[in-house]
Amino acid sequence: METPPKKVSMYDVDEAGLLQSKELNQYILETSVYPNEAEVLKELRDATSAQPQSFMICAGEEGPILSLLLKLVNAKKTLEIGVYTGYSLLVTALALPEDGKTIAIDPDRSMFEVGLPFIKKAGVEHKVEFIESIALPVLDKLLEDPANEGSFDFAFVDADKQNYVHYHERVLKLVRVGGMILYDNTLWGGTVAWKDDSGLDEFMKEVKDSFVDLNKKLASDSRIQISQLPVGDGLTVCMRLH
Ligand SMILES: C[S@@+](CC[C@H](N)C(=O)[O-])C[C@H]1O[C@@H](n2cnc3c(N)ncnc32)[C@H](O)[C@@H]1O
Repeated sequence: METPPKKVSMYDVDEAGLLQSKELNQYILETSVYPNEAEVLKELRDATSAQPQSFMICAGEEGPILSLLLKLVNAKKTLEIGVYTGYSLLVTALALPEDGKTIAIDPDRSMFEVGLPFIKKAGVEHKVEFIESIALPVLDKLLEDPANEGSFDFAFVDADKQNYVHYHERVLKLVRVGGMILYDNTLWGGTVAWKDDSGLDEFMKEVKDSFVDLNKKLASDSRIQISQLPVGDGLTVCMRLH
C-alpha cells in the first residue's frame, strides 16, 4: 500500500508567508521592519524562537502596522485576545500613552511569563492587565457592565480562530465608533483560496472553513469598514462605523 502524502499542518508554516518568496519576505523584514524594531522586541522575538511553538508569534511585518494603527486612532484603552509570549502585546504597550491600558486575555500564563521580563524591561508593565482565561467568558463579563460598551479604542484578535465570528459580535460592542478591530491570520496561509482541501490536515481544514465563513461575514457587515491586508498570514483591519 502507498504511504499517503503528508498533510499540511500548523507546523508547516512557510517562512515565505503569503508572498511565497523567502527573498522578498526577507527584503521587507531587513529593509523596513528590523531597522525600526525596538531592541526589546528583538530580544523577545529571539527568546520566543527557542519555544517549541514559536510559529505562533505574530509576523515581524505586522508589528509596524499594528503600532501605526494604534497611534492613528490615539488608542488609550485596548483589548488583545491571544497573547502567547507577548510580542503583539509589547508592540501595543509601547504604542500606548503612559496612562494607556491594554487588557490581554490568554488561558496560558506560562507563555506570557516568557515575555514578561521584556515587558518589564521596556518599562510598560503598568499598561498591561493580563487575564488568564479563555476569551469568551471575559468578553461576556466585560459586557455585563454597560460602562464598558464603546469604551475600547482598539482590539487585536489572534487566538482560537474558529471563534472569531463569536468574538466579532462582542468586540464590536466593546469598541467605540471610529475604533478598530484587527483579525489576524484571515488568509490562513493562502488556503482560503484553495479549491482542493485534500492536502490539509483536519485542523487546518476546519480553521480554513471558519475563515472562509468569517471573511464573507466581515465583508458584508454594514457596521464596519474593512481592509484585508496580505500582511503576515492575512490581517483584516475593521473600523466600527456606527
Ligand atoms: C497565535 S498565538 C498569539 C500570538 C501573539 N499575538 C503574538 O504576537 O505572539 C495564540 C494564543 O491564543 C491562546 N488561546 C488559545 N485559545 C484561546 C482562547 N479561547 N481565548 C484566548 N486565548 C486563547 C493560546 O494560548 C496562544 O497563546
